[in-house]
Amino acid sequence: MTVTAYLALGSNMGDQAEHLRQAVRKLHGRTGIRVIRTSPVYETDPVGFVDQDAFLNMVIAVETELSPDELLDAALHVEQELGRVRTIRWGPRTIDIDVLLYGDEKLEKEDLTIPHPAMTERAFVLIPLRDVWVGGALPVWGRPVDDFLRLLPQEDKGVQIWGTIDWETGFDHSVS
Ligand SMILES: Nc1ncnc2c1ncn2[C@@H]1O[C@H](COP(=O)(O)OP(=O)(O)OP(=O)(O)O)[C@@H](O)[C@H]1O
Ligand SMILES: Nc1nc2c(c(=O)[nH]1)N=C(CO)CN2
Repeated sequence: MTVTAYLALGSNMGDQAEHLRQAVRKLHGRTGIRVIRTSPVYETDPVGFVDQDAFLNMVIAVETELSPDELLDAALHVEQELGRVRTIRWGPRTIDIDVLLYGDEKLEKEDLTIPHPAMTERAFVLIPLRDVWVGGALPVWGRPVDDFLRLLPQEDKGVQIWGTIDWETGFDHSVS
């Protein structure tokens, strides 16, 4: 069975665009995962632990034959490969990969919650998700992405387009 899943990527250390590009390439290279759409890259103010550098964030859509657990494992594996060291919660990271949505499934386990519980509160996720999301209402909530964006106190404040990364050829296109 093939399922469409959505992954959020974020980086705020080192060569952030390169980390995003490598992450997309590595995800696409894993058995049972194909990247089908990528959002533009956004430069975003840090949320949570604010005393850190700005992030680059993006969302990708993948087709996968993997189970949700296997998809999470693949994401964690790619994080490891890119040298992510877990230190401060919500703190700086070379790369963070969250599983936002997996088809229309709802899952609540100790190590995996789908949809990602914080996704509807984060403009740095919702704005790039809107770029790659096809269809109207989000599964589980049954409401479109814009509904959640409108509920955010500052909507898209602190989320600016950075450019696009061409993960297949390796050329980045920064607009700034
Ligand atoms: N939907 C999900 N996607 C990714 N990780 C998840 C998900 N649900 C639960 N987890 C768990 O969260 C852990 C990742 O924690 P991590 O340190 O990346 O959190 P964070 O990125 O700092 O915070 P946040 O989850 O709020 O983005 C993973 O090891 C995984 O077991
Ligand atoms: N702008 C931004 N802020 C964050 C991010 C992120 O990806 N982008 N990730 C966090 C931990 O998941 C905490 N804060």
